[in-house]
Amino acid sequence: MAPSPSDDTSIEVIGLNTHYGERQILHDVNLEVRRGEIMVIMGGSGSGKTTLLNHLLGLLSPSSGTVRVLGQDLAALSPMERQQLRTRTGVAFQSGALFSSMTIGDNISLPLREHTDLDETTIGIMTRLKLEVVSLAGFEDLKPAELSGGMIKRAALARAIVMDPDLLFCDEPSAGLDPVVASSIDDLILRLRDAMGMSIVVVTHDLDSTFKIADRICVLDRGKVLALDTVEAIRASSDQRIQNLLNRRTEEAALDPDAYLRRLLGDKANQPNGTIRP
Ligand SMILES: Nc1ncnc2c1ncn2[C@@H]1O[C@H](COP(=O)(O)OP(=O)(O)OP(=O)(O)O)[C@@H](O)[C@H]1O
Repeated sequence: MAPSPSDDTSIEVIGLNTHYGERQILHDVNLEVRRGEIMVIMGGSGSGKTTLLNHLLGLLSPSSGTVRVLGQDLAALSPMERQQLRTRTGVAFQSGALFSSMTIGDNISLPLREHTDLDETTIGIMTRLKLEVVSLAGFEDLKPAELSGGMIKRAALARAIVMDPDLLFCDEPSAGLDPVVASSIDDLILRLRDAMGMSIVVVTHDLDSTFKIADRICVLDRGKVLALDTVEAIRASSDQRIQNLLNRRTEEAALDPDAYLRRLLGDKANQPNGTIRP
């Protein structure tokens, strides 16, 4: 039987170092994610957020150090144990990573079909329940191409939680969304944590989102953990590098409003009619 997570800890990263070729990317990263908390990993472009996330997902092996997820050392897992651990974690990828040829309902029920022996009626009920949780009830027969960016993110979240995971990873959940839709995704993440009690790790560039949802923030800078603390403590930090990161938004807006708008709206800013669907 898989060991249960050590009392209050969902993730433990100890002395993690990693390289791409000769180049060291993460330097002695230490991180603990407590049960039921929302940990936001933030940092500038190229600071190592995705690399750290890939380690937490077991997609990369450390040069040295330990990554424990739900009490299990990822480096020591057999393929079978790795598979079992996957069923206890959910991942909502930045792009949604939904299969375009499948309906939203089939996309969401995929993990249940792959990892359980549940009958079709039960799978249907569980899928519809999760669609309701993310406010997509009634959309199960549509294909991903028929959904807006915000709805794709919701569907990706529904698929990530369909197995009721203990731990949820969200990669840039609000990227490419307008501020109102991004805020509704934040609300959804908060609701998921409150209703389902899962631990959630969010990787994001979005400062508004970070301050809204985080219990604690891990600030990465050039592959090092610059700070790991509560929202209040990070905001009040006297470290110039943290303040630079927090003030980046206003500096960018002042320097180049068009580029800032494009970054906020992603590709939608380039749509010919300029419309943004919710
Ligand atoms: N497959 C790779 N091979 C070599 N170098 C890589 C690879 N992936 C990332 N890097 C480098 O590692 C560093 C950290 O990249 P990473 O993608 O983790 O940063 P990030 O904080 O997620 O950036 P962004 O916010 O721009 O996505 C960067 O300097 C990047 O160029």
